[in-house]
Amino acid sequence: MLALKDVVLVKDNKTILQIDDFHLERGERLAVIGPNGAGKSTFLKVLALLEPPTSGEVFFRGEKVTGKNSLDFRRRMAVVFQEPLLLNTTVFNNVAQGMYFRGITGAQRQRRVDYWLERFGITALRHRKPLHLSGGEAQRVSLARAFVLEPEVVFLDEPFSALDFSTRLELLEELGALLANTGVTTVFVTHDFNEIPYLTDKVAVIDQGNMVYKGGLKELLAGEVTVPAVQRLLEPFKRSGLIPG
Ligand SMILES: Nc1ncnc2c1ncn2[C@@H]1O[C@H](COP(=O)(O)OP(=O)(O)OP(=O)(O)O)[C@@H](O)[C@H]1O
Repeated sequence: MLALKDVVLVKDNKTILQIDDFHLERGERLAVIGPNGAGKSTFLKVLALLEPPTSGEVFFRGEKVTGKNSLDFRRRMAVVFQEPLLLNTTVFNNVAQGMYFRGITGAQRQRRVDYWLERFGITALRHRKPLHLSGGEAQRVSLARAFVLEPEVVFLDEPFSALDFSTRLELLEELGALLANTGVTTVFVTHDFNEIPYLTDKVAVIDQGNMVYKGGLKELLAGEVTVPAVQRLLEPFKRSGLIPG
């Protein structure tokens, strides 16, 4: 579905991402974890075609991404960020927003928005403005806004880290069921190992701009990965008893 080949991203004369070879299969759900500043968000932005690399190539469904086709491809993806970034208009309009750009109008638009409002349990909020939403409600709107586009790939950049524990858990459970159900290809950036099993059993670790592991979560938590950067990342979780080990 997506691939990176010899991708390098340089900012302020510093290499912040260097990925030689990466493949994301259709229907794959991959969590991405790593320390602060490791390059997780940058990796997500490059994959979501929001940020072109300084050098190297990005492929979408086997086709090389160029200046010409990137907007087309980008419209087949959706991104949910930690901050919901809602417009100062109703919940309905916020969810409907992306469809204007994709030329989906009239009854079809109405039907799709109604469906996703219902699916995320926010139908009753359809006339509300973002200012009058809780953090969890706002993130539900943000998720509905992404899924209403029926994207081929969904990118989630720490979507729940600003939410309280029970709201986070509730959304993780709902989203996990939804992703399993739709089979949509997903990239999920998180700081917390404990969030991963709700959405997937596959994980990539990014450290200092490099992908140092991509594989099973189970193997990683079982201590089978001997890469020092992975061990460093796991250590505080294990020490505090947040993961077994
Ligand atoms: N526009 C920019 N200009 C210069 N450096 C940048 C820019 N954006 C990001 N960086 C640097 O790139 C590195 C990777 O940042 P990135 O936000 O991708 O990390 P991250 O793993 O998502 O971090 P966090 O977990 O804290 O959100 C950091 O050192 C950051 O300071």
